[in-house]
Amino acid sequence: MSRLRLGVNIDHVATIRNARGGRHPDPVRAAHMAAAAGADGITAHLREDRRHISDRDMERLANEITLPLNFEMAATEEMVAIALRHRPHAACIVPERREERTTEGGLDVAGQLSVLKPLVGRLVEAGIRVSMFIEADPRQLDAAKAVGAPVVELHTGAYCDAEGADRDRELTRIIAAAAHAHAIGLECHAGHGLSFDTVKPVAAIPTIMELNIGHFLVGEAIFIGFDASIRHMRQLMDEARKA
Ligand SMILES: CC(=O)[C@@H](O)[C@H](O)COP(=O)(O)O
Ligand SMILES: NCC(=O)COP(=O)(O)O
Repeated sequence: MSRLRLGVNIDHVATIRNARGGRHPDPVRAAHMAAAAGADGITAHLREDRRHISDRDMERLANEITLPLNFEMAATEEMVAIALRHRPHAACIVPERREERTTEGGLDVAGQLSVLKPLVGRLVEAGIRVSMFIEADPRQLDAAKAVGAPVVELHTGAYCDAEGADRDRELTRIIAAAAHAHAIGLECHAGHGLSFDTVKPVAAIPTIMELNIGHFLVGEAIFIGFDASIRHMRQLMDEARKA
């Protein structure tokens, strides 16, 4: 089975920094530490409201890190211009609402094909690997294919937030969606809310190629350190893949 990549999202290192408006902790330093701990990529979400990652953070990440950079962005002209300026390895198109505490759901690609198709085309033409951050829904998968995105990232928040039979139901949806993505020629990733307790069933899905994980890793770093947090997540992912 292919190696499952770990993208470490460093948004919430910036959240802690922004709490005092200073320069510590530095998200770019965290990215370098993640690389040393075995991360396969760095993910950062430049939100419209800049609540965590700043424009300067994104510029430094694009220029200073050696790992592939996955730039999470809303489908806006502002973010397309920034992506085209920095030319990250990848861009993940995510929904944004100012009043949301976190990314609450997947992007409604099916409902905005005519807007997203040219936007995706511009990023793909610039050599950026575009993914669509969507719910585990075949309709959204087909729409991602229709707009020309080669990759989808399945939102795992509902799975992580659920318990018991509800969590099992959400996992079944993710498994089916990952199979459908593969069947229609999309590379499948997953992320949002994943933790030590929830990662293994998702990591065990053979057609998922990459997990993007951040909030839990940064939070757990308070207790065991960032390096140990990432290495343990990597170990759990590898165990799941070998099972
Ligand atoms: C798109 C996604 O799931 C993550 O990047 C998430 O957006 C983390 O950032 P927030 O906690 O600001 O939503
Ligand atoms: N796209 C998901 C991501 O980058 C990390 O989400 P989270 O682990 O911070 O919830």
